[in-house]
Amino acid sequence: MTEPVRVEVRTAKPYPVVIGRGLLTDLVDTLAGTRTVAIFHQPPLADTAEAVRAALAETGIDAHRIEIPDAEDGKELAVAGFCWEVLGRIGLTRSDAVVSLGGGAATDLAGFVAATWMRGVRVVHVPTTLLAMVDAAVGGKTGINTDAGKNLVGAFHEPSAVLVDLATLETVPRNEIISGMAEIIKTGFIADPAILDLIEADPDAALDPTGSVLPELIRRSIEVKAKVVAADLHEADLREILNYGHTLAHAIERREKYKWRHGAAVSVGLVFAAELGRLAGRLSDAVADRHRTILASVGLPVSYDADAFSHLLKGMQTDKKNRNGLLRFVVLDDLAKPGRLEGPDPSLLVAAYSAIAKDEPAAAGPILL
Ligand SMILES: NC(=O)c1ccc[n+]([C@@H]2O[C@H](COP(=O)([O-])OP(=O)(O)OC[C@H]3O[C@@H](n4cnc5c(N)ncnc54)[C@H](O)[C@@H]3O)[C@@H](O)[C@H]2O)c1
Ligand SMILES: O=C(O)C(=O)C[C@@H](O)[C@H](O)[C@H](O)COP(=O)(O)O
Ligand SMILES: [Zn+2]
Repeated sequence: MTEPVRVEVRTAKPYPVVIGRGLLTDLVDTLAGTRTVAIFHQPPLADTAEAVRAALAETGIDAHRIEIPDAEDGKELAVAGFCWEVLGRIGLTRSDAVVSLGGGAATDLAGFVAATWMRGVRVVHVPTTLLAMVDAAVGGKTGINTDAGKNLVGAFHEPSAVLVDLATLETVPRNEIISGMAEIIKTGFIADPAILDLIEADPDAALDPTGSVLPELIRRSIEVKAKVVAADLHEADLREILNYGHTLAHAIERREKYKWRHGAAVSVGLVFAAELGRLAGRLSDAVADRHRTILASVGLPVSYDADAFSHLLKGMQTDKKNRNGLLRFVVLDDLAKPGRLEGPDPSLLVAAYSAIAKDEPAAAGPILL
């Protein structure tokens, strides 16, 4: 990939996703002329946030950096409340802007704060994890977790730009790179099987943030997401395909009190969805088995506690894709041929779950915590 690359997200209010290295100048250019900017960042990004704040301040912008709690602890109502309070204190108005700097938890939280402050102010996302680059920062889904479930409170609020600085990946812990790979693999199965070929050719190379494979995987994933959200921003139909594997994944995350990485839960959810497709007689053994093999090849989990099914079933009942009390899953009819499975017979769910169940509770390895 020759950098920088621009992917346009052609929704009603189009915006660019710029993929490159050292994009501080792009951020300064994007925000030129803005009076006040609030930069919400996760703790490991404090130095970067300070550099961004200083660069914006040099151009005359009243720039503030605000640290938010790390990871899913940031996607809490109390944190959103704190952010709204800060925006009030710094006098951020509708002609001003919010910047998110961090992983998907930061883009989701800052996006939600921007969506709700004064009923919507501009937000620019600077995703710094693999998962946030390929998925969370693009498409305008924002939200927080509540006792009722994962992401059940939120808003569609599109960014005015997304700046993907590949250099930030070099400090991301390996388990977070692995977690992001789950969403890339999801994208491979639903829309772009060339992604799967690239990963299978050399899983280690695919995970290397300094190599040439990962930038291509990032670009391909963003291109798919941009096309899907441009066609169906509000998830009336097509956009549901991006939720492949997430029905079970969100129930797992909730059961694990949000201590499992999102990508780890998505990985287990993808294998479950593949088993559903296979047992419903819709997906071939070869494609179903390929899920397990490719996810395991990059170090992602592919099974979950045997005892958890009834708990997870309850969690899945709050999934946003459900209609009229019926569970609805994204399943595959083939590679890049996503469909829906509505109101599956409970025996099918049990059979699919027993195909992913394991007797011992998952060991708390780095991918989970
Ligand atoms: N809105 C969407 O469309 C969408 C899509 C996918 C996922 N999500 C959400 O995204 C969240 C998961 O995002 P995530 O996987 O990025 O997790 P995360 O935001 O929790 O970040 C993971 C960890 O990486 C650290 N980190 C971030 N950037 C770093 C860097 N450059 N160097 C070192 N450490 C760094 C963070 O501080 C955190 O500890 C979930 O809440 C999920 O629901 C949203
Ligand atoms: O962008 C989408 O649409 C997705 O479903 C992408 C998912 O990877 C992401 O985890 C999203 O946050 C899930 O959305 P939700 O509507 O199920 O909360
Ligand atoms: Zn996801």
